[in-house]
Amino acid sequence: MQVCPRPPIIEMRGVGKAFPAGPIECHVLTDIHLDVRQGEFVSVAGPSGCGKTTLLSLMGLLDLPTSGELRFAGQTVRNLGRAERSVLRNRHVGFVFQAFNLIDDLSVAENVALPLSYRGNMPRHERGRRTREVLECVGMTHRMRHYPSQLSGGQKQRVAVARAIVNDPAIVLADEPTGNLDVGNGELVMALLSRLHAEGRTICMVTHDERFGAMAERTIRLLDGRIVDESTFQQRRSEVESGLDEHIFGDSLP
Ligand SMILES: Nc1ncnc2c1ncn2[C@@H]1O[C@H](COP(=O)(O)OP(=O)(O)OP(=O)(O)O)[C@@H](O)[C@H]1O
Repeated sequence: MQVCPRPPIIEMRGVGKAFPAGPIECHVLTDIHLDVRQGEFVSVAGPSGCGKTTLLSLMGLLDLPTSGELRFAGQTVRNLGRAERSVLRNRHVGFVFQAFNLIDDLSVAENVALPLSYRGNMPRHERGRRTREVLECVGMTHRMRHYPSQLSGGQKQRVAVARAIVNDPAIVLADEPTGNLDVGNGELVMALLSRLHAEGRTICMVTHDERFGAMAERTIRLLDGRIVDESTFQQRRSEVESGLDEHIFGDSLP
C-alpha cells in the first residue's frame, strides 16, 4: 500500500535573504530548498550567525525572502500584503522564543489570551475556556492570575508554549526554546513540544542543543546560510546502531 505524503505547510524553492549592509548586501540565506510537511517535527542546527533565526522568521512570515519562492499553506507569500501576512501568521503560526517574550503588565491568562483577542469573532466566555484549556495542557492553571515576574524561567516558557498553541496553529516555530533554561526545565519544555508533536502538530525548532535537536524527526544543518546536511531520526538511529555493531563485533560482521 502506498502512503500519501502529508502536504507541506512551508515550501521554499531557492529562497535567499539579504540585508543591506552599507553599500553592499549581506547574504544571510542562499538557495534554500526546503519543505516542512504537516505533522513534522524539524530541528534546525548550525553555528552562531549561520541564519537559523532568519530562516524561522521567513517560515513565520515575520520577514520576506529577497529571492526565490516561499509558499505558506499553499499560498505564495510574495503576492500577499503586510495585513494578509499578519492575518495568516496570527491564525496559523505559534511562536516560542528563547527569552519567552511575555508581556510583564499582563497576567498569565491575559498573555495567553492575547492572540485570541485578534480574532474579533470569539465570544469572551469562549476565550476564557480556551485559555484555561491550554494552560491545563502545560500544567499552569494554578498561576493564571500571576504576572510573568512572579514565575520561574521554566514556568514562563510553559506559559509561552500555551500562548503559542492557543489559536490552534498549523505550525509552532520555536527559537532556542530551552536556551534560557536549566537542564530540568529544558527537558520539561522539550517533553511538552514532543507531546504537541505526538498530537499531530507541526513543529520547527532552532536549537544549539544536539540532544534536544535529535528528538526531532528531521534535522537540518545550516552553514553560512546554506543547508549543508539533513538527517532523519531513523538515519541517526541506524548510524548509532551500526557504530555499536562495529564497536562490539569489529570486522566479523558480513
Ligand atoms: N535585520 C538584519 N539586518 C542585518 N543583518 C541581519 C539582520 N538579521 C540578521 N542579520 C545577520 O544575519 C546573520 C544571521 O543571523 P541569525 O540571527 O539568523 O543567525 P543565527 O544562526 O540564528 O545565530 P545565533 O545562533 O547566534 O542566534 C547574522 O550575521 C546577523 O548579523
